[in-house]
Amino acid sequence: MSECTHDCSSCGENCESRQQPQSFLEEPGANSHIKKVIGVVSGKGGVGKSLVTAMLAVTMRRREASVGVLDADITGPSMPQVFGLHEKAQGSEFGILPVETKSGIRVMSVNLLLEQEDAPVVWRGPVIGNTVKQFWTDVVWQDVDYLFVDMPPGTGDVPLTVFQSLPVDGIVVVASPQELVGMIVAKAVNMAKIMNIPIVGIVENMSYFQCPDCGKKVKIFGDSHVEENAAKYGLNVIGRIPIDPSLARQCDAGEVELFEGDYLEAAADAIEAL
Ligand SMILES: Nc1ncnc2c1ncn2[C@@H]1O[C@H](COP(=O)(O)OP(=O)(O)OP(=O)(O)O)[C@@H](O)[C@H]1O
Repeated sequence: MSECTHDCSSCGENCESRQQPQSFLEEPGANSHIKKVIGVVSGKGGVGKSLVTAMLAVTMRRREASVGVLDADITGPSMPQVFGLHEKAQGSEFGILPVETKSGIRVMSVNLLLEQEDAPVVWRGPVIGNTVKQFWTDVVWQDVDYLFVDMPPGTGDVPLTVFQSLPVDGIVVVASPQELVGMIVAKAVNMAKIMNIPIVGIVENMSYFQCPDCGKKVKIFGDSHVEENAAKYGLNVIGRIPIDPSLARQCDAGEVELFEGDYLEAAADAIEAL
């Protein structure tokens, strides 16, 4: 064995002084106190991940918890829109202050910092990754029970940065019925497993449509066999949300806090049990 340089990254020896693999975890700001971090992920875009993030935040807030939402979907931020936030986030000597929704949910999103809401974010990957990290380190998340992180869809650079840099306690997987039968959601689930992040469960969105006249439930995308498919990954189904025009309307109007329905109560129980 050659003389020890104490650089374990370039040495294959399994000696006593071998150090633990380097941790990439970032520290939150001195004034931040966050009890649980919950990532919300999906295999692909447009399955309702942002809607579910917002509805989970509202459900926990209705249970009197103190809730924050970190919008890590930097190039497609939708949190300010669904909560109807149009003001800009302000800075303080302690860091950037999140913007509060009507019910007191604290939100940070790139759209709360841009001069113009419709300005595109034309940034390279590393800048986007650093922005997400700064939303963790430089934002004042004071006494937050649950911080929900709305991830960009898929298994790219930003989800990787979030999983490595934030102490994520659990992830919620959002999938549409078509997606559940395919491979895309499996990739998101397997990524979390590789990163050793516990999966709280799957929320199936757009499960069915309920006829407003006769009440019949129609499975527009066919039967997803959600339980069987979730069981394949060893996961629980913790919510099912129908296609509901009033949900879409409330999101467009920035009034997600007014949604009705108890679709996410089981998901909220599972999050509380973490
Ligand atoms: N269950 C539902 N009923 C009615 N409309 C829905 C439902 N789920 C999502 N939508 C609508 O579908 C659109 C896409 O939803 P959302 O933005 O939440 O998807 P997403 O997965 O976050 O997409 P992306 O990651 O690409 O931003 C929104 O306009 C939303 O209001």
